[in-house]
Amino acid sequence: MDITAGQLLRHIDDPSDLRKIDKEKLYQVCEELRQYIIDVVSVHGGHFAASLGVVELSVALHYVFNTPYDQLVWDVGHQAYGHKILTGRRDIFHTNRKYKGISGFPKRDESPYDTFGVGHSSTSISAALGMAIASKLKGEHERQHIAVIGDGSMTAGMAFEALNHAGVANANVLIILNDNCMSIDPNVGALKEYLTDITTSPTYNKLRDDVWNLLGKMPVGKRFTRDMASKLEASVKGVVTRSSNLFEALKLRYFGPIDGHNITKLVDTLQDLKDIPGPKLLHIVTTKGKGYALAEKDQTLWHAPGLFDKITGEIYKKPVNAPEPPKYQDVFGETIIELAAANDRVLGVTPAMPSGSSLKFMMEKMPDRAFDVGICEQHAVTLSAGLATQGMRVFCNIYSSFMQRAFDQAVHDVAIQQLPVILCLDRAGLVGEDGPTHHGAYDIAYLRGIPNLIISAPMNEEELRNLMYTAQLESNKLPFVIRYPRGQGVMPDWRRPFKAIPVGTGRKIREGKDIAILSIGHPGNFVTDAIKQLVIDGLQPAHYDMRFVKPLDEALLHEVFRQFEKVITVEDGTVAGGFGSAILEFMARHGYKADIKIMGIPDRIVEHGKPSELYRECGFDAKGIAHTVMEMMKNKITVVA
Ligand SMILES: Cc1ncc(C[n+]2csc(CCOP(=O)(O)OP(=O)(O)O)c2C)c(N)n1
Ligand SMILES: CC(=O)[C@@H](O)[C@H](O)COP(=O)(O)O
Ligand SMILES: [Mg+2]
Repeated sequence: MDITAGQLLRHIDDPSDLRKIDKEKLYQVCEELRQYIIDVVSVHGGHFAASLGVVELSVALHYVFNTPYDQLVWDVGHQAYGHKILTGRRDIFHTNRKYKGISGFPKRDESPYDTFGVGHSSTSISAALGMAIASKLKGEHERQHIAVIGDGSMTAGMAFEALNHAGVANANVLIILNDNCMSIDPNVGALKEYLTDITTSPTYNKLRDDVWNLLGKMPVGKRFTRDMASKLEASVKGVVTRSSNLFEALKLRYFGPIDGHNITKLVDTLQDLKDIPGPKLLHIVTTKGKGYALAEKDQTLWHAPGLFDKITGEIYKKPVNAPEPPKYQDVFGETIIELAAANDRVLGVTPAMPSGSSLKFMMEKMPDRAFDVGICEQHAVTLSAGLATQGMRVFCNIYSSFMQRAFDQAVHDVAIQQLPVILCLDRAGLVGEDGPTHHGAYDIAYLRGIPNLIISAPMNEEELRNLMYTAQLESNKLPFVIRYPRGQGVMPDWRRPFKAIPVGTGRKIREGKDIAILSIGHPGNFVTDAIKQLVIDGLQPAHYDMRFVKPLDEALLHEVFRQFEKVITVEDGTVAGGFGSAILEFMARHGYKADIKIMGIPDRIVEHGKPSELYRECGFDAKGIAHTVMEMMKNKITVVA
């Protein structure tokens, strides 16, 4: 379907075209940009509400600053659709997040306007500050560096670390705090309350507006005006904010809050700030989902709604004829409530993903026992460790790729002290359209080397439930990782009574004689499908669902390597140091020799696309596995491990 951009937008191939437009007409550019985002995302999918909220900001930034020479860094990047459309990607925007299409996030090799690759939050201030310091060292004193960061992303440790440095770095960096009071779910924490205080204080806002108006009327030189402005602002802030200004205390000049949907005000303010050197922060207030009423009303639902009818607002669901398997996240969300009902020491923790992890079910039912701690993966893990010291059985649910942030906490705070924290790593494996920043590719490899850690992966919903049950038993004294993928499992009828799974035991799913296939986690289902085809072709593969990467089921592995000369391992993690590598180490330790092929995510960056497209590309979908078996069966030469 052809989607046409509005009259002005269709001529903006680059920000230099935007800069030729009269300031008075920018509101029309904003309207057209907003409409274009709605038109394309409703048909092609992607993140939605966040980009609508920064339409005016995106236009103003490219209008005022000399991008790409001036460097603009978007935090997370899920809100950068307007930026992409204005910077030469309007006509390919329909390929957003599609296999071989453009990325859903800013990406350096996609455009010179994408100064820094993003996807994970709270990196923008550090990155922009790095650029600003480099410019200073190179003598590029007029060059501007802007980080756009949301209120949710500002809650992370990384953002605070960067603010702490920025305040004393004497570099030319402008931080724009886009405050919409939302993360994916409502934003949480004391910082959020502080920002609300500043934003809603009528006394402060009136005084600030008076100061700006007064300055506008003063017939004095620009620099003098700004000096006056900063002094007046500081005194206003000192008087009327409940506590002294947090950002000013960190030696950043604080401006705002201003209405982030008033394009004229934004342009004027940015123009002014451009001439003020050094580190500064502009606080803008916006509405997530701005301009699409339903999104403004339910901002969490419309964060990334899937395809929808832009007129009626109906979000399309795939038609179901029979009972569907649940999403793994929902099995987690419902199972933790059952466990918590039976064991009052069970608690839940999520760093800012209550909806994504489905911990929100427990937060609603048992608000004292389930916590959203904001985008703070490191804190989430150490908080869980602290709770565990007091005998609590904490399920800390973190997306696999975000868990990368908390590696040290897993080692230092959890494993060394043998605290039985339960780390549920959702979105393990290839997540699909979010792409390489979000693939949970590395968890097995980076966790496997940590002593004392149990690492498991369920092949289906029932195993997820039973692993969760096992992990919270008093008899378990060790930290316990349970990793599972994004999306649906395979068992519509999944609510079965709990059964403990002895730690370090796998199961033989199918007897066989020609070859053994060892799988870990959900890809075991791809193996099952592959075997259906292989049996038709006359082969008899054995299949083992290993369930644990650590400790390995050594008894089962001895059985395998005594019986089979050909072995395949399948995992949805990197082959570099993952489950297959653990099997190779086992072979080496015990002197086994076999033709072995390690299947999983290859040791390179896998881009975005539908999960099925990516599994196919990586070769471990059912077809790929069947093909590998056939190749190994006809090829007697040792296959590369
Ligand atoms: C390290 C990390 N944790 C969690 C996420 C998931 N995530 C993506 S956007 C988002 C909300 C960000 O809120 P904010 O910065 O205020 O942006 P908004 O969506 O409100 O525009 C979260 C939690 C992430 N991308 N990175
Ligand atoms: C930008 C970001 O990090 C999140 O919005 C992420 O895309 C959510 O992923 P899920 O859709 O898997 O919850
Ligand atoms: Mg926000």
